[in-house]
Amino acid sequence: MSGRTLFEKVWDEHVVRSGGDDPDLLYIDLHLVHEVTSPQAFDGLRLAGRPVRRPDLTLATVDHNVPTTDRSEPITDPLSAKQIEALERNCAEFGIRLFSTRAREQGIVHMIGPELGLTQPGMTVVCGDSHTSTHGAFGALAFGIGTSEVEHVLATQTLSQRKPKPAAIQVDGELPFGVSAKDVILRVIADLGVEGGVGSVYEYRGSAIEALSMEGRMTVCNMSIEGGARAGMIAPDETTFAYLKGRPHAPQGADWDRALEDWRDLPTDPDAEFAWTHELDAATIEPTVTWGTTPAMSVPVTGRVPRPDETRDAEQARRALEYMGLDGGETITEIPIDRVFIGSCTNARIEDLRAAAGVVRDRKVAETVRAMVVPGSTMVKLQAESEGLDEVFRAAGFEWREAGCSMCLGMNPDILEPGERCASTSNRNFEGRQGKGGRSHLVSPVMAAAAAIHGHFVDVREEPARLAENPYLAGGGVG
Ligand SMILES: CC(C)[C@H](C(=O)O)[C@@H](O)C(=O)O
Ligand code: SF4
Repeated sequence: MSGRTLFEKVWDEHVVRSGGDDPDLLYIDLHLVHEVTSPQAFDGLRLAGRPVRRPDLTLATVDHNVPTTDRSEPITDPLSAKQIEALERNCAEFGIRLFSTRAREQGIVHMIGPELGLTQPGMTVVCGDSHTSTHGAFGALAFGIGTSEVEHVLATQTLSQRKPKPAAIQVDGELPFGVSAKDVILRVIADLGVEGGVGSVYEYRGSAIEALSMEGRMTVCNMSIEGGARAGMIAPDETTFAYLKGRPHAPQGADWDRALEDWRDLPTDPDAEFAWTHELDAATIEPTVTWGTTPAMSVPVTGRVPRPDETRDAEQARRALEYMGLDGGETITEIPIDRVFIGSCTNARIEDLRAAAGVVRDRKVAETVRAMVVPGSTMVKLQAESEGLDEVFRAAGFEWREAGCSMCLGMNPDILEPGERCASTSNRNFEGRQGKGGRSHLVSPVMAAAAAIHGHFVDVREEPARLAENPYLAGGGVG
């Protein structure tokens, strides 16, 4: 038998019933739940009179709807309040652990699994949320599911799935100074398109990926879905194990040693075959800015916004430019911005905030800009505060908020006004994503921080002192 990829090993290990040409039935190790995609699933269980099969493998948090202002205030938006109350009721009724608005462990669903050590190599992880791919950074097979599948997993702890194909995204070489994980994944998506990964699970490999911190790896895997892939994975290694060791739900003592032995068998075998491979030289990646309404519409910060006839799909580009209020041809660094959002499950981990704070320290947000930092989880917020990062941001004029999805999507009070232009560390720039008529440019945390200070996009590589004094950016390790 020839060797197997990381993806195939995890898949094979979880097949409860092989489907032949039909989907396989997979066992699910960890099921994460949030307020938006779960209410009907719980209703379905109630109707059928079924319990949750493994409440101990199920964990819920509130993130999409929660306001990011003072948590001691009641939630004023009736729909948000209703969804959060519904999740509280459902979790109480079905015996599921929930981190609600005031819990120390509350945060964006893709932040808390890793933070608590619940997300581990070799696991299957699902959630009714497309960015579940984030957890693949640990060598887990993690993907988003629909609400009817949420109900199925709640009821049976299994899921019926058609097997995708493993594809290799090979990124070799060293990331240049000032280039971060966000730039890597924006480049991958620019190269392969938003549908390049359809039917595939991406395995990110190569020396540039190995050099990333866990935070950087999560940023890369997070956006796999924006490239159309079913999931994204990175082989577990010493960086992974060091991150996990000692976390509340990581194995301890002899269990840790046994787990390590298993985890070390997971990486793709040397003679395994991928369905296809995309090769990328890390040295050619630059700080990147999206100019359009898909994450694939991006250029290096040194570039220009393309004119429609310079793109692969002129009609699509024309529409995107119109929505974005751009003509085509502008140099990226000329584009003024109104808002800056540092947040989301893509880029609101502690290293992202440290890197952004390094750029911001002792400076002021441009007068024309309203900027906010929304930590991805309450634990990140507390950690950042213990390091004084909140003060750095506040002193510069940033708003410092409570944890949640916030302005990543317009489901809570944090939204763009029509026509407002935002430098955002999040992962989606569709029309209306951050508020009706809002214009989103996706960038890395340091690029967003620099844009806040200058009032327009700037090449962070022109701020070498800012980056040099920032150990978290060395080698492009973060965000
Ligand atoms: C609300 C939820 C279903 C959605 C997703 O699945 O991704 C959201 O998290 C998003 O990022 O658009
Ligand atoms: S932060 Fe954004 S991308 Fe992530 S789960 Fe929330 S809404 Fe989705």
